[in-house]
Amino acid sequence: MPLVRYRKVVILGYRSVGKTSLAHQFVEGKFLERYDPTVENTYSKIVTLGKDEFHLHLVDTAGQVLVWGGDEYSILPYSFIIGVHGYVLVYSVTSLHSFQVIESLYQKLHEGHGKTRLPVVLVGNKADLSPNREVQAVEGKKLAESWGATFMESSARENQLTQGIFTKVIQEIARVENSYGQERRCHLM
Ligand SMILES: Nc1nc2c(ncn2[C@@H]2O[C@H](COP(=O)(O)OP(=O)(O)OP(=O)(O)O)[C@@H](O)[C@H]2O)c(=O)[nH]1
Repeated sequence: MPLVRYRKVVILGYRSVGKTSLAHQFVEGKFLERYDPTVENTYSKIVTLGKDEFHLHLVDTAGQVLVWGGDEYSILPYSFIIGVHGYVLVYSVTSLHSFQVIESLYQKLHEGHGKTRLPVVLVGNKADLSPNREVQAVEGKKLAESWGATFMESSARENQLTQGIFTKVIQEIARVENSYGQERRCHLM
């Protein structure tokens, strides 16, 4: 029997950027038209990648949590840091503000993890609303590159694109873990 590896991934981003819609599309295969602000939801799915099986535990957070206390994104609960293997950071291509929030959020996560390299997939969602764009793809790509992370644009309406995000984050976790292994081997030599 193949070993099933557990991976906990937290989805973060500003209000209404499509975090729940992406998680729902990924797990249920359906798009959610209605906006219902999230408190916090978790989803589980077994993902098979080649010969490996992963138990992906997704935490869909409330965008609202990033504006508590009037001081935007100043508070990051420990549960967003401890025991988390990777992150899907989501902004909407139709909201420059949501992109700015992501930049600041990443810094908080980076600090929370002692400035180690983080497995992150940066997602510019709502790409189907391109005529209302406030963030160009090249800006998202540049930001992700500055973190050594992966960048994707997506639409929660599109199942294939959405599957790609969560597959990618599992691959990113492996990539970062392997890079640490290599760094350690280098230090020993
Ligand atoms: N056109 C379009 N609409 C989307 C997309 N993703 C989400 N939406 C819509 O945007 C609204 C907000 O989506 P949610 O998934 O609830 O957003 P959220 O980030 O979870 O919001 P919070 O719970 O406030 O954190 C809903 O009406 C969705 O139908 C997308 O890719 N394209």
